[in-house]
Amino acid sequence: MSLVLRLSNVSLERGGNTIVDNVSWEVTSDQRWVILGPNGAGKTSILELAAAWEVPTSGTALVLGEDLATGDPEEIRPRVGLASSGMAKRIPPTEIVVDAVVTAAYAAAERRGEVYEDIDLRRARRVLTEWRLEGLTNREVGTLSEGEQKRLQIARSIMTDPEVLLLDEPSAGLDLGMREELMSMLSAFASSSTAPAIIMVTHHVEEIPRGFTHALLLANGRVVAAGPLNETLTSDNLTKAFGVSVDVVNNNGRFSAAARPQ
Ligand SMILES: Nc1ncnc2c1ncn2[C@@H]1O[C@H](COP(=O)(O)OP(=O)(O)OP(=O)(O)O)[C@@H](O)[C@H]1O
Repeated sequence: MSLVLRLSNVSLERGGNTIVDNVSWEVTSDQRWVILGPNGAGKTSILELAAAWEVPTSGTALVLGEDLATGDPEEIRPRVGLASSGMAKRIPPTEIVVDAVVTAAYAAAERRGEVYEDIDLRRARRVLTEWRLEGLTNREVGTLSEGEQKRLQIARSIMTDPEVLLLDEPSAGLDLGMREELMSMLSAFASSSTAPAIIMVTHHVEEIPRGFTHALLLANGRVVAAGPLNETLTSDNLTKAFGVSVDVVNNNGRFSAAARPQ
């Protein structure tokens, strides 16, 4: 087990606002974290720090042992897998599915006629099979359903065998069936001893797959609670984070939350 991320009193300011406020947090390679919090809490900003796309305004951030203030982000980023709608938008809709995965190995968003190594193409096909996209390898990305698009983003983000996988709202916009299919695949992946550390942002406790181990609750850029899932996802903590009185239920490792009756 090794240290993947260490934030020590990290703050991030943008446009005169403190959007991450004195956050201290550690993630090790065997942990699978969910980051929860209301809109604007700073979840994506923390993911951007972990992906070496941002540098703290103050405090110290170590990503895979590299200090973001002094390390070369170009060396850190290939070691981090990031699946987000922002990354998805960079891939042209006419890109072929297998190319959208293999280009990750070359830090590119689209294929421009390059010839790729067989070993990379084989890995891309293997990853596509793992994420149940093997029948779609020659389709254009723009023709995929929302659920298939989400799985493609994850397949692309693990193409490079990252040491940490960052998922920004992987279930957003999915119907119940698609969400549950993705949940079961993420569960299996998170439970594998060979998987990297995982940090997943979500708005909903219902979207936490089994196999996730820890939760970071944020509000207004600050940590409300952090630690093992069962200890952290309490009604009190969620009430504090979201500012509404909620009851949280744990159904054999899957959570649900609803407003407390007045
Ligand atoms: N470039 C910027 N300049 C000023 N404020 C910004 C900038 N980028 C983000 N913010 C603000 O920082 C806060 C945190 O944003 P962030 O996207 O990290 O939150 P979030 O928890 O991921 O939100 P959501 O759940 O809505 O996606 C928000 O209030 C946002 O408006």
